[in-house]
Amino acid sequence: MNLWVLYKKILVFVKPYRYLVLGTLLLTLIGSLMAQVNAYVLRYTVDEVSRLLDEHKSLQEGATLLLAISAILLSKELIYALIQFGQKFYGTKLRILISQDISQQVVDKILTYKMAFYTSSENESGKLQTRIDMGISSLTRLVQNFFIDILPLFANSIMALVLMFSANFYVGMVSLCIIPIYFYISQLQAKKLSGFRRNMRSYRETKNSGIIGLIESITVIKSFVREPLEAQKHKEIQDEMTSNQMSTRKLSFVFESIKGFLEQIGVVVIIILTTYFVLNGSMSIGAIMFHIMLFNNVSAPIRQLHRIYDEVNDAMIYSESFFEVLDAEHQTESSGTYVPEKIKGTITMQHVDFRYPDGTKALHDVSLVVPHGKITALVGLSGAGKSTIINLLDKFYQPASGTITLDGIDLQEFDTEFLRKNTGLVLQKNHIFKGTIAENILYGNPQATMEDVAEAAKKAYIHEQIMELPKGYDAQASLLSGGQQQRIAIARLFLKNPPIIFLDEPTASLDAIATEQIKRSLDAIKKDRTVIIISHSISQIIDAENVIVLERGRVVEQGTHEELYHNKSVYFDIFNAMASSLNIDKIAKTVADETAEH
Ligand SMILES: Nc1ncnc2c1ncn2[C@@H]1O[C@H](COP(=O)(O)OP(=O)(O)OP(=O)(O)O)[C@@H](O)[C@H]1O
Repeated sequence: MNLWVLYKKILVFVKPYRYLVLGTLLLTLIGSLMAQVNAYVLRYTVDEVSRLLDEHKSLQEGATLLLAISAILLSKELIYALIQFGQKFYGTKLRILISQDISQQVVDKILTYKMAFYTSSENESGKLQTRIDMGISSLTRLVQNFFIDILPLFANSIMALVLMFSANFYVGMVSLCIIPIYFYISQLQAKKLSGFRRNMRSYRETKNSGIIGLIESITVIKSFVREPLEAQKHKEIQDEMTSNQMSTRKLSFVFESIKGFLEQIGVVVIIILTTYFVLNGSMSIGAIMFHIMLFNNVSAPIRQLHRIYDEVNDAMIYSESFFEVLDAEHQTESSGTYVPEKIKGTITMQHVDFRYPDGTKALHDVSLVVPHGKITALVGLSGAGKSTIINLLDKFYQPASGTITLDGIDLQEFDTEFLRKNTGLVLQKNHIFKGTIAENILYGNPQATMEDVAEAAKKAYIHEQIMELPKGYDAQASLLSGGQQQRIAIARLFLKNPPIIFLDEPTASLDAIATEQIKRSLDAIKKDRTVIIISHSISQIIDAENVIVLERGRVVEQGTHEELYHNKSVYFDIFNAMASSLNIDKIAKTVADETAEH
């Protein structure tokens, strides 16, 4: 991304605040005029003092002069402080508002993106967060740089240069000649240092994530007695970081010295030149101070140039991947317009092929029928494509070929929002949001009343347990056990009350007691709805009225449990494996012995 493109992109965010920008610029202009006052006052003071000395005037007259000058300088400082306050305040306000707008816009935007955007490798595990964070911080830093730091400094610089030229052409020329040399050195400094700075950042990230990893893995580290190894890993990063830091500092000091030396050369040349003009009578002695102060006003901002170069470079690098996220129009989810009055819930798939964006072929020529108002179980070994089918039915992804219909209408024609409002999804590990139990259940229908929430919780068999908590529905949901959280998710679904429900291994991560409790809430929610359940639990599969068996992305069998079992094919093998893993003989024997004893 080049500077012009970046400028145009930032301008879109700055435009709503153009009056704020204009106000800040005006204050900047006044501030830069005020900054030159000292040079004038000092020249006047030196000239007046030397006149008083030449004319052998009394101390009394000198005191009057001193008083007048002090009054001017103090009033100027007061006004200058007010202007600086205004300029910093409005500049910062601008930065904060723009940062807020950028953050909001990117969140609004990514929420409209397809599932593929979130699961793509370049956005995985925190990478997306880093891209967004880095983009926002470098862009807002650029706005801050421009309106708070750079602009006033450069306004001062240009103003001082103009005054120098108006005082004397040759003096102005000396200052002007120094500027390109400064530019060149600053650019060199920024170039040399940018690599170091980037390395520093990555070292810092590695160090931080290393410590987080250490805390997370402490049990394993201790049980394997790997503390020395972990300490050594950390030391290696630390050593690299230290040497990088030292090189950065060394290089900075070298450049700072070169720039300081160059500035002093400028000062010396100006003193010599001005003294020459003073001696030949074309300037007053006060001009020496005047010119040195103005020269200082010209060179001070330019001393900051390398930082500005660096930050602009950073902004160009980070904003590139940031704008890739913000402008990824092709990632926006598509939606049809079809909104039926009522959904019955018959689903069909015909010759559906599907490949994940990373190329994994997950479904091959899948054809199936899910009858409405019934429970359909998807059965298959791990990786068979069961969850993928649910992903397609929720329109999280689109099939590569073939058609999926709901009540005879192509799923693509459905309004996506409407479709999702009419389907419910319970996953193996349900998401519990930060907040209270009531808030978590209300997520299913924010308009619902507390009575509705309690009713839903009752249906999910969790109401009584909630009431036993000291804070009841106002307790933090994250404090609940896994089984209780799962029932909160089911209560959320009751509140949403969709006609179609997908259950993706809803009890897989739970213990036997929790599974039994959840089975009751699931049995309640399954009534009179189209339900697709993925489960490795024999009891849940047996309950289904329709079973679809998948193997490596293909449908291999479809029918009732009894039909498929008698087929003695894939389902027969899976079912027998599940049954034998339960050790049914021994369970039956234990139960029989217990019954005989009584
Ligand atoms: N987001 C994804 N990106 C790429 N490949 C994926 C993705 N999700 C699943 N897959 C792949 O698609 C295939 C089918 O996966 P799927 O999750 O549908 O299987 P499953 O039958 O639900 O398995 P399990 O019982 O283990 O959950 C697998 O090969 C899997 O690795």
